[in-house]
Order: sequence, then structure tokens, then C-alpha cells
Amino acid sequence: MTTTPASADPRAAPALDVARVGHRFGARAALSDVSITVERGRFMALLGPNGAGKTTLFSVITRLYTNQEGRVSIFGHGLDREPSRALARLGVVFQARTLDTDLTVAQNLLYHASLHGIARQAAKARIAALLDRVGLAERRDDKVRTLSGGQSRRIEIARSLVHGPSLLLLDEPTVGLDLESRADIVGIVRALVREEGLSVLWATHIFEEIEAGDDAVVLHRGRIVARGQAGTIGGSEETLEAAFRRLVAEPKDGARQTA
Ligand SMILES: Nc1ncnc2c1ncn2[C@@H]1O[C@H](COP(=O)(O)OP(=O)(O)OP(=O)(O)O)[C@@H](O)[C@H]1O
Repeated sequence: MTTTPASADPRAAPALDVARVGHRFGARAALSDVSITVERGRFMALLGPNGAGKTTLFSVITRLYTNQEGRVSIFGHGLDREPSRALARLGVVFQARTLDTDLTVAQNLLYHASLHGIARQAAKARIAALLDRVGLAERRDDKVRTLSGGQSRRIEIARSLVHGPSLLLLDEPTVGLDLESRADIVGIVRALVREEGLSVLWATHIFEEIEAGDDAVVLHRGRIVARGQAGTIGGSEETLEAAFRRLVAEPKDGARQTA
């Protein structure tokens, strides 16, 4: 039996712990006192309208931005003290497309594997398994330029998993895709949660992507304004979408309150 408190034991720590994080761009506060916990093996939706601060939060978690205030830990490893250990457990699919379209699918993935120091033979095996997982094994040697938007996204998901992370962040991964491609991508990520215990933070404002049993947080103007199981955020009176619209409603012109 261990005597270490759960909070201090990395083996028991949540997948992601964002504690009282704040971030400013000059005078503008993009994030204020944001706390989010993604439990291991859970799918958490991060809901927020345009400008809520989702991308800024992802940039702090991935260390693209220096953490100005508060603390971020990934599987118990603080980004401040153990950044390499923390980031080794993290995979990311950013909103902007970042594959090299002149390279083949395999070349893109092998390049990413080499950045993570994975030996070539091991990388090839891992890539084959991941391409199977995203249903694109037969496109391995095709240039990325020849793929559809949805297929490219699936390759980006495969790429984000090459180094075997246990936590995946996705920043509005289905924006601009048709219904079928969106459903494919949600299905792939949910299968990873179900079958491999992956933990996921999924930023979105598309309600069809969220299930009642998911964990959810609503971010508005850089602050968390609601949290809980997605199906309960609106209580018994409202759907999640109706609750969201109410929570993020802007005052009508002329009626803006001063904080
Ligand atoms: N580099 C920057 N410099 C100054 N302000 C910024 C910068 N990046 C973001 N902001 C501001 O910070 C706030 C949060 O922006 P952010 O991009 O994180 O929101 P978002 O929720 O990701 O929005 P979207 O859904 O439109 O991508 C906005 O007011 C935005 O204008």
C-alpha cells in the first residue's frame, strides 16, 4: 500500500491538469483563472465561441506560449519542471493544416517520428498500424496533396500519435469538413478512447460531436463559465446547445455591462 497522496503520485495523476492558468496579450486577458482536469481515458469537450481562448489555452499547454500564470501538468509532470516528460505524453492536432503537401503520407509521418528520435524500423511498424487505425493504409505512398481535407485530417491524427502519447489535444479538428468526414474523425478518436484508453481534450463549437456522457467545459471570454457532464450542463430544462448559447450570449448593443 502506498502512503503517497494521489495528487503527488504521477501514476495516479490526471491526464491533464490545468490549474488557475492566466494569459495576457498586452492589456488583453485571453485566459483568466482557467482550471480544467481531463481524467485518464476520458473524452472532454472544450466548448467556446470564436475568441473564447481555446487556441491560446492549447498554445500554453503545448508550450508554444510561455505559461504566465498558474500551472499545467500532464500525467503529473509539471510543464515548468519536467517539460520533456510532460510533452512526451502529449499529442496535438492544431487547427491549421501542417502536413507537407509535396511529401507522401509515409514521408510526413517518418519525418515526425525522426523528430521524436524513433528508430526507422520501429517507426515504419508504428506508422503502418496508425494508418490502419485511421483507415488510410492504402494511401501510404501518395502525396498528401492528393488527399481530401478529411483524409489529411486523419493523417494528422495518425501523426499526432506516432510517439505513443496518452493525451491528445485537438483544436476544432473538423472545421471545414463535410458531415461524413466529420463523423469519421469523431469516430476514430472515440475508438481510441474506448479501445486504447487515450485521454482527449477536443475543442469545438459543433454540438453533434459531443455525447451526453462526455465531460465538458464552456470557455467564454477567457473564463470557464460551466463544467460538468455534457448532458447535465443545461439541467433538465435546456439542451447543451441552448445552455451554451445562453452562457455565451453577448449583451445587446448599448446594454453592455461594465465588469
Ligand atoms: N497573438 C495574439 N495577440 C493578441 N491577441 C491575441 C493573440 N492571439 C489571440 N488573441 C486574442 O485572445 C483572445 C482569445 O483568442 P483565441 O484565438 O485563443 O480564441 P479561440 O477560442 O481559439 O477562437 P477561434 O475559435 O476563433 O479560434 C481573442 O480576443 C484574440 O483576439
